[in-house]
Amino acid sequence: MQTSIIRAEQIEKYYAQPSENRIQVISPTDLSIVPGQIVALLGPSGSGKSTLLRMLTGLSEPSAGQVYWHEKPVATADMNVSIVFQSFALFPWLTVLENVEAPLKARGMEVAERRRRTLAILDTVGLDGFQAAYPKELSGGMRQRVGFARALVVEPEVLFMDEPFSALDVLTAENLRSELLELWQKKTIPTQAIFLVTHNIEEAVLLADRIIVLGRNPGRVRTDFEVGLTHPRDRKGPAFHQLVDYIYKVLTQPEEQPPELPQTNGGQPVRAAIHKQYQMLPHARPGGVAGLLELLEDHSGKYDMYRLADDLAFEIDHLLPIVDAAQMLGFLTVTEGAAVISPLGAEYANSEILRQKELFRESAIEHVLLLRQIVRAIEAKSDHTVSEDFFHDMLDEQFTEEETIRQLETAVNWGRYAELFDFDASRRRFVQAEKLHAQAEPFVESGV
Ligand SMILES: Nc1ncnc2c1ncn2[C@@H]1O[C@H](COP(=O)(O)OP(=O)(O)OP(=O)(O)O)[C@@H](O)[C@H]1O
Repeated sequence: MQTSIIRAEQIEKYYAQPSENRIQVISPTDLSIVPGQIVALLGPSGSGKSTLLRMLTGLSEPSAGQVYWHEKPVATADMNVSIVFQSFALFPWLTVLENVEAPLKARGMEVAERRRRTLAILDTVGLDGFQAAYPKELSGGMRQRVGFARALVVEPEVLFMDEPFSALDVLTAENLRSELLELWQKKTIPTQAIFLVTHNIEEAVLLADRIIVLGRNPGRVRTDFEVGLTHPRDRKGPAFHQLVDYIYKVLTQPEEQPPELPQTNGGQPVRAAIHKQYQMLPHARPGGVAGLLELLEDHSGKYDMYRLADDLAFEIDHLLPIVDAAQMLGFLTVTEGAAVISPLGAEYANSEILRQKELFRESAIEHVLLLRQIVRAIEAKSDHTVSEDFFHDMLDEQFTEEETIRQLETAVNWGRYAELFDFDASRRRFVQAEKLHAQAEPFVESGV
């Protein structure tokens, strides 16, 4: 077995909440980074990709478990890693040269040597002639070159990248990707391994030797495999296509039951897998679901997910919630990487708006626990209103504060569309749809 540069053993991350509970962001995970590999980490938004990256780099301490650098616990090891960030994270008041030189200065390197190293790396990444420029004078692509130069100048053994290309336009990103790959393959840089966090499935399949896909709530490894394709990889080739398709499939599969309840550390029960009663509402608007179903109907009810994202020029993160929502409501299924409309979905796509709302309403009540609970609670109360806090506290048991707020927003969105209920924002209460309108009337009258 190959020796790891970085090895994570049962690392997990959880955050304390104001209540006694805590939120599990990463469930216990083993992971190794070995020499000679580009590893890509994919996963939906909020699945903990950045959290995992931060723990592997030693920037953030795991709540439990241990990260080893050449088999020494990171706390006692001298790690040689660097990170390229999506946001470039440059010092605006320093020139290109000073920005790139900064980490060497911080390491106390002597002036002549650090100048030599900086000029050499600026040359390597195509920044020759830009030494005296300030970041604000540069395009996004050039700024990210500075980001790469600054990360590479320390000759990291492992280069970490957190969505390094996603703030760039398509062509610039493509250009930088192939330049990086060339540096790596020709061993122009002494870096031993690259760890890339990305949202972009094609980017992962294009660059990586190994791909790890995280699921969320809590973040956990769904699949981890080696990419058997040789370079240069043909984006249009069937093998490439199959792999992209496979990853789409993993990402669109409904959440499976987590294997084990993590019962570790400090005696506190870890809540991650516990309250599975709330399925996470995908943050999609009903209009998006309607649009998707109509598009599917136009394509004889079936659309390859890979082509769908491509044809719509959608990022996976924008498409997935819509597909998830339609799936949750029973309007479509995802099989073999294709979205297939169900008879109910077809009826929806072919109906007038009122009937569409009716179908949405019936499905939502049947399949979405949170909406069903809100409706029941409103019905049960004599004034037919119920406080948002009530549901906030229940959701809070399972989701982070940020996610709880998003879940409630989505529930309001769906509930309003389906005319299941309305939301009185001034009182932060769910109300019967007609109730809010009824209350508005006396106000209008008194104003006359
Ligand atoms: N300090 C914190 N306290 C509580 N929750 C946190 C904290 N930091 C992160 N989280 C939660 O951890 C989860 C994972 O966040 P993370 O940024 O690692 O995900 P990600 O997969 O990188 O997301 P994205 O793709 O959107 O960048 C999110 O639900 C986030 O809200």
